[in-house]
Amino acid sequence: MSALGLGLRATPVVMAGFLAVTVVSAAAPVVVTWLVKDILDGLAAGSGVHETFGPAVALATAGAVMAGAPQLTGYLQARMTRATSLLVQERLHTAVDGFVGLGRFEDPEFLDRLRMAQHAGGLAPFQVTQAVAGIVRSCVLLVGFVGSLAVLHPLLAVVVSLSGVPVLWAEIMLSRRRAATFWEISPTERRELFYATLLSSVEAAKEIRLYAAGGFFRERLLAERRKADGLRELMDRRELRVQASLQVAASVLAGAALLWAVGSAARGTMTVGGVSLVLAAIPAVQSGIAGLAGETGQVHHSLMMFDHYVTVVRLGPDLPTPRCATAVPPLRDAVELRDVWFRYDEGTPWVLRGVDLRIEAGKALALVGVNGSGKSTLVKLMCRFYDPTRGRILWDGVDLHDMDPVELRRRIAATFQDPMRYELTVRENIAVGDLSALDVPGRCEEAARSAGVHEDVARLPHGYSTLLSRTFRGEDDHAAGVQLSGGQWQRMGLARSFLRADADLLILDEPSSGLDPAAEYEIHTRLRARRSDRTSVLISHRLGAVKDADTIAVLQDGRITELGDHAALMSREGTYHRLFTLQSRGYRERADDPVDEEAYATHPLSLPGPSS
Ligand SMILES: Nc1ncnc2c1ncn2[C@@H]1O[C@H](COP(=O)(O)OP(=O)(O)OP(=O)(O)O)[C@@H](O)[C@H]1O
Repeated sequence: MSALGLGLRATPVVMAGFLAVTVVSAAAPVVVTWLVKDILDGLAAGSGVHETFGPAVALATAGAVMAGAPQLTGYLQARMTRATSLLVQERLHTAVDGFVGLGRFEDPEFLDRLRMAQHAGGLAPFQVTQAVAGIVRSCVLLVGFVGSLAVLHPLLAVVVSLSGVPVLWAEIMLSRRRAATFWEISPTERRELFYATLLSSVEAAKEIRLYAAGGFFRERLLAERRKADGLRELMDRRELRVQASLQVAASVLAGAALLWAVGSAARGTMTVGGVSLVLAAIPAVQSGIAGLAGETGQVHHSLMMFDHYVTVVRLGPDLPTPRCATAVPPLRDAVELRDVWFRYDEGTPWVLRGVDLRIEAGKALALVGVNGSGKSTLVKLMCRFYDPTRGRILWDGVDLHDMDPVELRRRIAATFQDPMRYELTVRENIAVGDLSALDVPGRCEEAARSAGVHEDVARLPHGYSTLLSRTFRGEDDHAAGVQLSGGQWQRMGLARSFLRADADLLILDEPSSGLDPAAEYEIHTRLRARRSDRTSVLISHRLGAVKDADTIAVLQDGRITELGDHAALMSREGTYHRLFTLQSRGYRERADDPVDEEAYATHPLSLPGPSS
């Protein structure tokens, strides 16, 4: 019903027109058959031109309706498909956009369902409408022709009607199997799509060529395709077996009825028109039954597929959100983690193990630790991309659970390790950080200046209107896009977060890992200035860059093992001291020279970096 409702909401007039044309075109063959019978019987009884003229005109009109109907229904179908799939896309993406966290985007089963929803959602309302129209057509046809047969011989009408029961049952079974096959091949198709994207994407092209890995991925793609095709083949064979058997049975029945009709005519118990009616009615009833069965199977199949769309649209929030959310006030006191435990999935190792951490308002916290120690995970929890498995995160004493996540994120400006590379113009790329900046001249430019990328942008062919893409051309001027360097992209990510100048919490997850030492120094000087009066969390492997933080937390295997400022941690001679000494050695001419902390802090070259 919701599939039909969706179609009706998308395009009510077209849908009503489609159903009307369907009913009229379904009634036409019944009318034609009776008109033919009347004309033949009239001619056999010696009627003149006057008596047969009226039925002949009606016959010609019905023929014209039958000829024109398919074109009109084709056009109306196309309009309905476009309108419903637009509505479906809008609803599906609104629902997906409403997910608070990231968990669902990392759940293969959900991704399979989403793919099916994208595929089926757009088609199902139309398919259901089409099938319902088909059912109406078949019913009109069946009532007309079974009624006609019943007039000639009631038993014949009953036998022909009953022959439809196994056909109907078989179609429903087949449609169930078809939906199951679709579900079974969905992961395979997603993997195939993944390999196809790899083989055609500019991001992967470099490594694939360098390592000559194209053949490997192509084989994987073909293996996935063969696997899916194998399942499709099984389904096709099953359909062939069932439908061929039913077809043979239908032909035997039609042959028997034909023999009976001819015999009756020879004995004089049936007119010539009656024979013509039987000849037309038997195949029409059989095709009506097959149509009814096929359409019922189609409705059943489409509804099973549509169920994926309905499930996704009705999933609701992935993380609990409060009914009456507490407003998120500016940060006055602190963000606090209390005994936070976290793992990505049940049964996987803990990533955070009882973290207690207080980030005072207006202070800078640095998180350091080897690869995989849980630093990025910790800040992702602060943005509420996931909820702690145990423990709480408080914003001025209020649990993040009790806040509207959208409001919370308005108070946060963050740059992550790999900022997104949108294939949009420079201005749009920056404005993603705060879309209102698109309407305020100079805001994106100011953010780009702060991120130190303005001069680079000014040299681009169309400045801030330059498209950053190698795979699309500009929509207006069809000019080819350009590509930025890794460091420039990283600065674009920073510019994005700089647009949120009034955010209370600044999160920087390795914001300068792709920059050269001079650029890194310059960025860190800018960041220090920005952070000075703001609460910030900085993650960096370049310990010279975090030296000035008010508090430095060392994360090791999901636990905070050291906490304090630079001087305190150096005097502890623990992990921080070891890593800092190791990195700063790159600035000493000889290994036994004393550590030049100043030189290292202003040029925080990260060789050799910490490793896990
Ligand atoms: N989305 C995810 N799903 C499952 N496991 C994850 C996910 N992200 C990270 N992990 C796992 O969590 C652990 C911590 O990862 P995290 O990215 O937080 O470490 P990190 O300290 O930021 O590392 P790095 O210094 O390399 O950036 C790793 O073992 C990683 O495999």
